[in-house]
Amino acid sequence: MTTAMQCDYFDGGVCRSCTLMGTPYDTQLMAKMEHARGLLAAWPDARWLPAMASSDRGFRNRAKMVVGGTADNPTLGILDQSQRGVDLTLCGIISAGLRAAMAPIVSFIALARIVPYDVPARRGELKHVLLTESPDGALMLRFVLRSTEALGRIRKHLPSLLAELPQLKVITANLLPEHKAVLEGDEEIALTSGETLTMPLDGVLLHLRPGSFFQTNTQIAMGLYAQAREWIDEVAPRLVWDLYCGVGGFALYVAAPGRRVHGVEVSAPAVESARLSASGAGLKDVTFAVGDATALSTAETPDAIIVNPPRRGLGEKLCATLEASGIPTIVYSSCNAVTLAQDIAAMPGYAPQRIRLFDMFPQTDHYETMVLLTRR
Ligand SMILES: C[S@@+](CC[C@H](N)C(=O)[O-])C[C@H]1O[C@@H](n2cnc3c(N)ncnc32)[C@H](O)[C@@H]1O
Repeated sequence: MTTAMQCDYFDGGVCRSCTLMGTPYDTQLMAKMEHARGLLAAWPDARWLPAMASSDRGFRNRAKMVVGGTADNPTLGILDQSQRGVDLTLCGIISAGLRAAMAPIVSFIALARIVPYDVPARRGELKHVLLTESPDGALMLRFVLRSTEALGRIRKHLPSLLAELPQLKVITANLLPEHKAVLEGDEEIALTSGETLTMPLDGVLLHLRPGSFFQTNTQIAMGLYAQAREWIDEVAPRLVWDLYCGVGGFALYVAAPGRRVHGVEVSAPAVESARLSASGAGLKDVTFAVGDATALSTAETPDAIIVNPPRRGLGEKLCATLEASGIPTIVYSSCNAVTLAQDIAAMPGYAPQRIRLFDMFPQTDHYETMVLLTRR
C-alpha cells in the first residue's frame, strides 16, 4: 500500500480541488478501475489491460493560477468564497519546475506593478497566470490581462524575469477584456521571440502554441500515445484519421512509412502547432485541418480512426456516422467513461476488444480510458 499524499492546503480547508487527497494512491486506482469496469460491464468479452499508474504528486504539467491580492502582495492560486485571493504556489500536484517558478513570477508582478483583477469591484488588470512545463523543463508563461495597460511595464521588466528564469521560452499576454468566468480571451500578444513550447516526448517533438490543449500529465500522455501506436500498428492501416487531434500527439505517434494520417481539430492554434510538428519531423503524409469532427463525412473511408473528444463524448451524430461507416478499427480515448459507454452503446456494429485505464488525474476521481473497437 502506498503512503497517501498530504497537503496543507487541503487539510486546512483552503483548497478542495483534489477530492481524493489523503486516500492512498493504490486505493484511488483500484476505485477508478472498479468504476470503469462498472460503466463498461455491458461488454464482458473485452480484455482489460493493467492500468497505467501515474506518479501521485508533481504530475501536472500546467498550472492555471487565479491572481488575487494587491500589486505589492499578489497571490497566485484561487479565489475564496468572498473572491479574495488564496495562495496555492506550493501545490504538490504541479511539477517541481512549475512550483519553483512561482516565487519569481510573484516578485515580477510586484516589480512591474501589475494590479491583480478585483472580481467584485471589476477593477485591476491581471486575471490569471497560466504556466506550462515541457518534459525538458522549458516553460511557457501567459499573463491573462483585462487590457494592455500594464504591457509597457511588463516589457520593461521582462529581462529581470528572464534572468531569473532562463527556462522561460515563451511569454505572452492574453487579453480578456470581458468580465466573465473563462480562463482566457482571444487575443494573444507575443512578448518573446519564441512562439511555441517544444515538448520532446520519447522521439516525437510536439510544438505547443499558447491556447492549444495539451494533456495534463505528460508521463501518462506518452503512455496513451504509445498504446494507441501499438494498437494501430497491429492492424497496419494505410490511412488513419485522428479526430479531436489537438496539437497532434496521436497523429504524430502513429505516423509510419507508407501510412497517411489526417488530424481534425476545431482550434486553429492547435492545428498550426500540429502542422509545425509534422513539418519539423519531415512527415509529409501527416496532415491536419481545422474543422468540426462531428460534421465528418466519410467519403474517403480510413482504415482506422482515433477519437479523443472532450468530456461530452462523440455524441449521437458522430456515433451514427461512424456506425454507418465501414471503418474497421476505432481507438477511442476518453476522459469520461460515462459518455464513452454511451457512445459505444450507440455503435453496436463495433465490439470493444481491449480496454486500458490511464490515470491522468491522480488525487481526483477522473481518469482516461482507451478502448480498441473493431467492426463486428
Ligand atoms: C481531450 S482533447 C484531445 C486533444 C488531443 N487528442 C491530444 O492528445 O492532445 C479534445 C480536443 O478536441 C477539440 N474539440 C472540441 N470540440 C471539437 C469538435 N467539435 N471538432 C473538433 N475538435 C474539437 C478541443 O479543442 C481539444 O483540442
